[in-house]
Amino acid sequence: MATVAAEANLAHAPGPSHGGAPRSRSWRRRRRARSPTRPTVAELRAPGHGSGGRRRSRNRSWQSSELPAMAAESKVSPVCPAMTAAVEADVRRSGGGGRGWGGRRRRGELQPANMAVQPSPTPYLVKRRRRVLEYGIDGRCRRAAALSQPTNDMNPSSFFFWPRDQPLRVSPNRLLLCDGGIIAPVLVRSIIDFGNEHSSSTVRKKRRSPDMATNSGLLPVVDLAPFFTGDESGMARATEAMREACRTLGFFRAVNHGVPTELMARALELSAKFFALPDEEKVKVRPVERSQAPLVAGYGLHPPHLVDRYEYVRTCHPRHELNLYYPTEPAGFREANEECYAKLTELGLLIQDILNDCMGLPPGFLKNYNNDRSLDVMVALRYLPSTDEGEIGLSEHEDGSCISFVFQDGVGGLEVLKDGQWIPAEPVPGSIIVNIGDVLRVLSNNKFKSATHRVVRKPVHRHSFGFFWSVQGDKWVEPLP
Ligand SMILES: O=C(O)CCC(=O)C(=O)O
Ligand SMILES: [Fe+2]
Repeated sequence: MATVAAEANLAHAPGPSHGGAPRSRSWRRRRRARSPTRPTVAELRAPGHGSGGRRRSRNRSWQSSELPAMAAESKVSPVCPAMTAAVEADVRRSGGGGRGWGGRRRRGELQPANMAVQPSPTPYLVKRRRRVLEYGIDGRCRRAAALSQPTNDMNPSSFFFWPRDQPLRVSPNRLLLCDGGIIAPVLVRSIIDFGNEHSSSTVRKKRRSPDMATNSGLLPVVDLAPFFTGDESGMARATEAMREACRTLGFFRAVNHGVPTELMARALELSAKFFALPDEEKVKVRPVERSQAPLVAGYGLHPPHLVDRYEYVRTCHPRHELNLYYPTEPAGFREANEECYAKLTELGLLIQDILNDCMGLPPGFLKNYNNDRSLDVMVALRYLPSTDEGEIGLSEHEDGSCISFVFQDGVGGLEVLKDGQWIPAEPVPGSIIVNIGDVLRVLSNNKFKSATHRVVRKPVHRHSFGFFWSVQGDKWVEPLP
């Protein structure tokens, strides 16, 4: 998803299933009930895992009926024919009861809500940069908005789009995002302190303070080996470590994650070879000028009006028709990319399932909800060396994804903002950095952080891969636990 998205230090109110504070009895009961039935990685990958089945039937106290009555009273407010059609189709499919939420959502009523209409520049592109995200939002919902650049100039992981000729409509508790050209209604309801963020000027001042100390602390490490060996107590420890990392920082380093170190090294090496090609070769794999396709695999460069300095090759799902533009050189680049994509998808499934437990959701809930993998995106990135003119590779931002994954070469430069200080996410060979994106931040009711991060350039080129596990389609994104 757009390169990256995170939320800056929103006030965090620990809840029963997330807080470091004493957990409720129900939280502990649920944990005890779920742990013995955690699926193995092989089970997780099997089609159909998730809904119903063994785990759910053994944990009757965890039916989705326990979830809050999410959006029960909400109404979808169509803003354009495409959205109306999408919503109506969904309502037809679901017999008016919605889908994926145990029939709790009533989506049958299609009527315009009393929404503020903001004129907005065209074309619209939802960006995750703070200044953009604040555009057109009515004071409670800062995190999504539309704006402003031709799609060819988009940040590699930005992929929420808004129709060019539609005004942005927002209401106090509802955001509308466009995902890959399909409008997705995003309901943001009762997020704790969502509208009480520090004023943006305060945040900016704090972040740009010249005497800001650099924190040398390392990212929390989560060892995923137990999920491959079936070690129950190891799985419980890793789940707890992940939950704590998501709650406090929104970033962690995954080790023993199942993506072969050799594959990551090969992909990085081949991408370095690709980026070292002459520009005239690289642009051949760029989408055609002025293409309106929201997501087309291929080469691109940082938007010229930004201080950012990077180039990228975007890969969509290997079987997806959006992979129209693919580098043929260097040999093996495509294969390495596709292998990485597949392995990262497996890792995404695993981590999503662990996060499902971390959030105290019914087994398989997130997998059922987020069951369309067609718009996950992988981006090979090369950051230019720093110069006297600047050292920002990728400006501070938060990921709009559900979950993001990064592996990198040994150069370094990725930094995570915590309490006003930038924490370097140092390269550690073989590890993968995982961070929570905006979607999970909302689903967790702000209990998980979608941290602000950036890439600072170094004197040499830096290479990395980002994989953005997204939510596709007209999914409602709203607080769950
Ligand atoms: O290249 C990196 O290390 C991070 C990239 C990133 O944050 C993004 O693409 O969203
Ligand atoms: Fe990012």
